Amino acid sequence: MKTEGGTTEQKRRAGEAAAAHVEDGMVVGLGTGSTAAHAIRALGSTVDGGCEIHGVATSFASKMLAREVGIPLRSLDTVEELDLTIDGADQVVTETGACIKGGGAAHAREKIVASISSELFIVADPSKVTETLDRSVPIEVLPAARTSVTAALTKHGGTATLREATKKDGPVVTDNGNFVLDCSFGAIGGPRSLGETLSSIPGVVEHGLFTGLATAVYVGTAKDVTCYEIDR
Ligand SMILES: O=C(CO)[C@H](O)[C@H](O)COP(=O)(O)O
Repeated sequence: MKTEGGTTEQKRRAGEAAAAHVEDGMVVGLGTGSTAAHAIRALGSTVDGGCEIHGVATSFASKMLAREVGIPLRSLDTVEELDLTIDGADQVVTETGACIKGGGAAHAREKIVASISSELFIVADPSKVTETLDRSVPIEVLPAARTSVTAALTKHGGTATLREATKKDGPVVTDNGNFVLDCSFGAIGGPRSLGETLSSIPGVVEHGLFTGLATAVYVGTAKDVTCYEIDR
């Protein structure tokens, strides 16, 4: 599992601090990635201790981990709303909670789950924190639209690259059967308006700019955790 940037300890502290807010009876969105995995493991311990929760996985990877640690699951296609989602980010602005997600190509389901959750806790290590989002934005596209979307992104000032798989020849294929374009725009001054532009391109399934969704950001350090509450 990807661990680039922060240390395991920083990620574990963030994940566990967020998971500590889960209460009996909650339906919880289970994010994807190495930091969210710490929260999923902590929730498994909570279930072991008698807490009755249900999880909704955002990817095949988080579903497998949730099963391994004994969290009862509900399928995303059966839920209307969730109490809380805990998920990681590739980059996050702690003041606003705006973030770039999709390093694990799971951002389409992650955004659906986040959008129907009363609370979204982003868990991160300090290497993810920034004042301005400037990483490449993952954009899930229908395979047939990869060329037309790439051209549209160029018109909007982006430089898009088709994400290649590392242990398979050819492109990464998402859990939804689509491709991912990683698109660099340089420093992103207005993530909300860029997100609206990306959503308007035919063939785009979902992009990794998350704005107006996070209610708190947990940043783990070697010794403790800082929680930034967001007024969304
Ligand atoms: O958005 C994601 C997956 O699509 C992940 O949450 C994001 O890539 C962060 O992962 P990690 O905690 O392993 O750094």
